[in-house]
Amino acid sequence: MHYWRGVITHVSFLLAQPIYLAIRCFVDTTDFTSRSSISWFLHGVAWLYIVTQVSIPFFKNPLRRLPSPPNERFLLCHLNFNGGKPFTTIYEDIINNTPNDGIVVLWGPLYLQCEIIATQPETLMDVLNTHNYDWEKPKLIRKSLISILGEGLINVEGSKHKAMRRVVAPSFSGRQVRELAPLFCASGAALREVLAHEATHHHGGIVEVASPISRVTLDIIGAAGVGMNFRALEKEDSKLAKLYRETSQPPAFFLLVDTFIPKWFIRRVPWGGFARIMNGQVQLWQEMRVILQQKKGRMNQEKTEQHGKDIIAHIMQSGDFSDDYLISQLLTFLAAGHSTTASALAWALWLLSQNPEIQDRLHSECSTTLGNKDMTELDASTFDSEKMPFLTAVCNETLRVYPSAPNTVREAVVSTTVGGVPIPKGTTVSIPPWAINRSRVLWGADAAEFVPDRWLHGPNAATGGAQSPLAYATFLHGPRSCIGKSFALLEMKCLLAPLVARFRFEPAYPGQTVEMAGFLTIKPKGGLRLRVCDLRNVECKATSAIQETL
Ligand code: HEM
Repeated sequence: MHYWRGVITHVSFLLAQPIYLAIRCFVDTTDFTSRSSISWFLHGVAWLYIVTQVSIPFFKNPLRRLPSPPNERFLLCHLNFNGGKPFTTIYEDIINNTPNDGIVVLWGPLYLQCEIIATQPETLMDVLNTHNYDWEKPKLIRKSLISILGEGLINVEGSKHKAMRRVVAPSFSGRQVRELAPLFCASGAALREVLAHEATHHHGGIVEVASPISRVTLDIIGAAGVGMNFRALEKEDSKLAKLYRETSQPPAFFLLVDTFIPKWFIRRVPWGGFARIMNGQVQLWQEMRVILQQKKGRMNQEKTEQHGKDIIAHIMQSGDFSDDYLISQLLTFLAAGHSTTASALAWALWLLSQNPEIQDRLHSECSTTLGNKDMTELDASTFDSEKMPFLTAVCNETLRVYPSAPNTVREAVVSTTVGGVPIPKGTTVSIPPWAINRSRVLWGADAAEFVPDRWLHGPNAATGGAQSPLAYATFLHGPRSCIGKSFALLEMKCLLAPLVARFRFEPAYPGQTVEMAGFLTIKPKGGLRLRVCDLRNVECKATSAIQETL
């Protein structure tokens, strides 16, 4: 149907102007002859433009006959066709309700441009792996990220990316990440104490858990990234943490303005918010420069093993890099690795509070394995999937139903193919981990449900029951997949296990719901308030026991 609408729209484009001129001539015959040659020339140029730039590209576009969601809005086509729904749900609806062979096409107003969505393993493989470097992040998105983070791994393309990834990858190797387990475990213990304290001091044990979680993941990435302590968990208003928060997560409005309007002009806009963010960015870079100099000084003087443990020290030991290069990497790790894991942990607690039986099973595994052990003495092997299979399954499943980065986008920088279909240069592809992870074709009828057991039983347990590992899109795949995947998974386990061993998480009130906020990463809107029941507290144990028997 959309194809025929497109055809009608474009034929109308082609005929509109000649018909208009013919009517004018018919109505007023003098008009035809009295027209100046300039007027005819301008009409001719306009018509040629429509033919060559608008209609021929549509009729030649190999995507024009591919499936599209049905509910187009006449000339607006698929622009915002699902109204006010969050974009995560829009893509989920499209993937689940548009029969397709791996590509769905969304048309922009008047069928002038289109975007494709890769929906199945074969097409995802083409975009993310086989023809990965035919696709780049759109320039405008990169521009706004570069103005905050500099040219770090997440913002560079092509050969620059290949070279940078080779430098950074060893710092995220399995062995390197496992050495960070004591840091993750100590942070888990610290977070546990903060929640215990807050639960006893807040009425009914209702605690806003998202804030301490976000603060602890910031501390972790500061320590693991550059061996620096933000002290964000201890002090909500720690200077560096505040500076980082303000500048690295500016409002979407600022990003939009920053993308389209030159910096010298933004500085002159008489709104304090802009100036604050831009000055903050300059200050953050200055702070980072100081921290880096101090680190270099310490490394030169001491040459101790300890200094080689954090990521930036590891990179520095592998070559001679400029300060700007190192600061960009560091800010990239802070940005990519802080709110993503915080989001994952917050959603895990939310899902556990909604699924008490699953929480009981997890509590039993965590309390048995951790017992009264000192968290700081544990190593990475404690959290291996053979030793803590249910913890692993809960983390995988949380990240499946709530992937921290729900959508990403690329643009074809050359003509390429996806699933055998030729794709013109300039086409945009959406890769929506949220929607792919909830695709009923890939995951079955219960795709949207939280079922950790899918990672434990059955012939495809290693891939959560899906036929292909590509169905799990949380960290993407291929040369641009998340470099911090093992880091994030181990961190999540080390933080979640001590919490579930000690507390019971319950809804703050009956029928509680949470809305989703965020664009690049998703988080519970307005924070996450849960009843945190300390199981060392007799009263709490009793209520939990009563609830279990009810
Ligand atoms: C639950 C946690 C995490 C999730 C769900 C996640 C997800 C992702 C995704 C989807 C991408 C690809 C983005 C794109 O290309 O559009 C990505 C890239 C990246 N992530 Fe993560 N991430 C997580 C944690 C981390 C951590 C902890 C770090 C570092 C400490 C990290 C560092 C990076 C970097 C540097 C890239 C860019 C890789 C490249 O382009 O070569 N991430 N992540």
